[in-house]
Amino acid sequence: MAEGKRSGIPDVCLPNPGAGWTAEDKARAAAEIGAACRRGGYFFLRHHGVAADLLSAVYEETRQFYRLPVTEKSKYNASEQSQFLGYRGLGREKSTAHAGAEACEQYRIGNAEGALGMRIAADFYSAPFVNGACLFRYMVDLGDRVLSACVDDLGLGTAGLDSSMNSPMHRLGLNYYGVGHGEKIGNTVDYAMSPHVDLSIFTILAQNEPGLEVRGPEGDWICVPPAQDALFVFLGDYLQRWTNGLYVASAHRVRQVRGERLSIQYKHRPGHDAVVSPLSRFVDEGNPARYEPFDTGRQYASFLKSLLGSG
Ligand SMILES: O=C(O)CCC(=O)C(=O)O
Ligand SMILES: [Fe+2]
Repeated sequence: MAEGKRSGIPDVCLPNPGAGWTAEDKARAAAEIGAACRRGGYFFLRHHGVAADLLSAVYEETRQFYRLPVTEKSKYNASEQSQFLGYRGLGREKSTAHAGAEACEQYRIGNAEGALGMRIAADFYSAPFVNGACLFRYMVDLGDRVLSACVDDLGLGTAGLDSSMNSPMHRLGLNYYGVGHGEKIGNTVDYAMSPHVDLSIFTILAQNEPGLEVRGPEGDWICVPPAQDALFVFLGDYLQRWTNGLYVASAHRVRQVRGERLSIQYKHRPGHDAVVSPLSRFVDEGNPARYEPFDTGRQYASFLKSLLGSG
């Protein structure tokens, strides 16, 4: 595993796309990913197989969407009925760290549990993001490969975490950070998105400008540089919970921006019915369960409702 030259962030190469995964390749990637997941919970992923052209097209589509008048964007407003797919306007999402809101506009596409309220199809919310929907499918595939590497590293066997992955609620987020967004909504903090841990298995992120920071193993904030040919992967709450803290969730935040910034974040998530708690192989008398079970369907939805209202 190489270390990113500027930042000390681990660099993991997947076997070359198209070449297939030999058992040896898979074991090497699993060991490198596992080492990064135990240390800070983040790494750059190279040879990920997601075309640079597709990422560029998604950035462009995202730019176009956020240029629309608010009346247009609001047609896709996220709500409890949309399972929080869709648009979150500036100031809509409350901060978990201060009395204000997150200083960005956001959009989510992804899977729904059955039909949405008002019988709207989940596809309605993907309509402004044709390339985004295509990227989503590639990310699901990539996410499955990364999770399979984690399962191998953890020695969870062939069934792995499959029982938690029925009808998975994966999400693709498209965020827009504008200059002065924080002041516009009355924030006085020097970050645009508050420090938090994602409610996901892991998140795979691309950014067109710097801004993302992760908390390093020594507790310092580390700037994550945008990378041309790598995606940035960081662990969410669920792998930390399943492994009883052997893998560490990565706290992260976004600095105030000096220019327009876009981020694309794909969150690999379990099925709606999954309840995530420490797996028995990571718990014993000397190492009791450190985390309560978390219902990734209902508890997650009520957490989102507390941040976004019901819509
Ligand atoms: O925009 C970013 O870089 C990070 C966004 C984020 O942390 C999130 O949406 O959970
Ligand atoms: Fe996040």
